[in-house]
Amino acid sequence: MNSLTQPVVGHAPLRNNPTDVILPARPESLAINSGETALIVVDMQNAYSTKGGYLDLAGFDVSSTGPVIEQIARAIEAARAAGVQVIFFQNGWDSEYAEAGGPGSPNWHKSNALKTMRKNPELQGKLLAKGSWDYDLVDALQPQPGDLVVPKPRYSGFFNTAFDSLLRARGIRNLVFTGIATNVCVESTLRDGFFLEYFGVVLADATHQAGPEFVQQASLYNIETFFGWVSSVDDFCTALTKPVTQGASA
Ligand SMILES: NC(=O)N/C=C\C(=O)O
Repeated sequence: MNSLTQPVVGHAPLRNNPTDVILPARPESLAINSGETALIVVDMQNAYSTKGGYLDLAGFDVSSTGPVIEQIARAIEAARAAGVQVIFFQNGWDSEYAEAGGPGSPNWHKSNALKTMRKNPELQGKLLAKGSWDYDLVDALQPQPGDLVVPKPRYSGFFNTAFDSLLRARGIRNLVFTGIATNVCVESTLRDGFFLEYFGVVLADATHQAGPEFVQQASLYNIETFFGWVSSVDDFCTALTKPVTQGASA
C-alpha cells in the first residue's frame, strides 16, 4: 500500500519530503506528513478503562479494554519514534464539579458520571475529579517529555481547551485518534476537527466503545462514511517506517 499508485487523499500534495507517508485507511488511503500529524490519545484514564472506574461503576463493560491499552502503547511508541506529536486528553472537572456545570447545563443532566454520583452520594468527589485515581491516566500510558496533555471538560476536545491553538501553532493538519470511548469523546472530537478542516483518522483497534459492540461499528461507519477515515495500529506503525517518494512504489 506504500505507493502513490494507490487511491490517496490528503490536505496537500506530497512534496517528496522524507517525512511523507501513506497511511492505508478506509475508504481511501491518506497521504500525510508525519510532521503535520498528531497521535491523539483520548481519555485513557482509570475512569474509562479500569474496573472500579467511572464507566464500570455506571454499568458499562470495560472487560475488554486491556488489548486496546496495549495497541495504544504500540501506536504511541511508533509515533514518538517518527517524531509525530503525541497528545493526551484527560477528561474531567475540578473536585467541586463547578466546571461540570449545574442544572443549567445539559452536561449536568446527561453525564453518566454525575448521574452515578447523584445516585451514590458516597462517590461524590471521586469520579472524574482532578486529583482522583479515576481522573488519572492509566499506568501503562503515561506522557513523556515532548508529549502534550490537554485537560477537557466536555466530550469534544475542541471545546473550552487549548487544543486547536496547540495544533495550529505546530502546523498540525492530521489527527490520528485512539482511546475510549469511540462513540463519545473520540467521535465528538473527530467531528469537531472535521468542521475545523482537520483530517481525522481513527485507529479502530486502539479504540473501545461505551455501550454495546454495535455502537463501535456504528461509530466507525459514521467516521468512515461522513467525517474521516478508519485505519489500524499495524498500518499506522508500518506506514511511519516507510516514507514515500513521488512516483516510487514500495
Ligand atoms: N471519554 C469519553 O468518551 N467519555 C464518555 C462518556 C463520559 O465521559 O461520560
